[in-house]
Amino acid sequence: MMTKHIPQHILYVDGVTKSFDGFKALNDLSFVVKPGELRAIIGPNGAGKTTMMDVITGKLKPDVGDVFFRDSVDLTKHDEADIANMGIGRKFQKPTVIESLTVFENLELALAGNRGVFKALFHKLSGEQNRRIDEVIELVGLAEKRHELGGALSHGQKQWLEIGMLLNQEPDLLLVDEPAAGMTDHETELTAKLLKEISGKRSVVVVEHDMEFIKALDCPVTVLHEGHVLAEGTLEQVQANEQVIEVYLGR
Ligand SMILES: Nc1ncnc2c1ncn2[C@@H]1O[C@H](COP(=O)(O)OP(=O)(O)OP(=O)(O)O)[C@@H](O)[C@H]1O
Repeated sequence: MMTKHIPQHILYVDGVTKSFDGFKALNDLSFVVKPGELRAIIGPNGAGKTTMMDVITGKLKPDVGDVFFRDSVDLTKHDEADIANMGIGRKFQKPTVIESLTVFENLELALAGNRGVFKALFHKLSGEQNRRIDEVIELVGLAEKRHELGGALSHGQKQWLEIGMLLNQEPDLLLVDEPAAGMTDHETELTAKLLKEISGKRSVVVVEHDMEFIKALDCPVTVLHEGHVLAEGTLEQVQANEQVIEVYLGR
């Protein structure tokens, strides 16, 4: 059996700058994510978090700097579709679950990738594909909802289904944008548990504002400010950092 080469870094961002009309949304941004790592990215409004995700996923090209995936793939040379196919999944804040399809059908569709809705729903799944969907349904805690329509799910359940849809594509790196926004405390807690569970086999980078949620993730935190890494460490360490306090509380 062929063993998959384990890279040193899943993501390697080095000296990335991205300007909009002379304003540097990213300013010499550097950070790395290791295989299996769970990482939280925080930062005040306008710190560059969305721009950073856009650069990683190929939506934007950096003006300067390197972005490598699995050590050797230069992401700045690829477009969004290529990058998604290579194994970088991005979960946007707003869920895009199809409300008129069941939980199972949504996952079936995601498994089909770009084969098209019609083909996906009328194509008979192989035993292997069925097993994969069952595994994902179980993992995201929707086993009892498998035949319910997407539209009947709570906000939190929709977010979990969407994470499941991304997992179907077996990404090596999952980027998750503010998953806890709009969730109840209980849903927030379950989401932290889910993200902890799915990292390890893959790397997960979470952009979030909710400190309770970050605390529950219990993982290394990177603080962005003005397009640059201001601090990195445990949540306790960055919360005790003078510069971080200044940026969050003003002087
Ligand atoms: N397409 C664009 N054109 C001009 N300015 C932009 C563009 N995209 C982002 N910016 C600016 O770049 C800065 C960083 O924006 P970005 O959205 O990356 O921050 P953020 O950390 O995601 O903020 P938030 O927490 O509010 O989502 C902001 O000042 C924003 O106004």
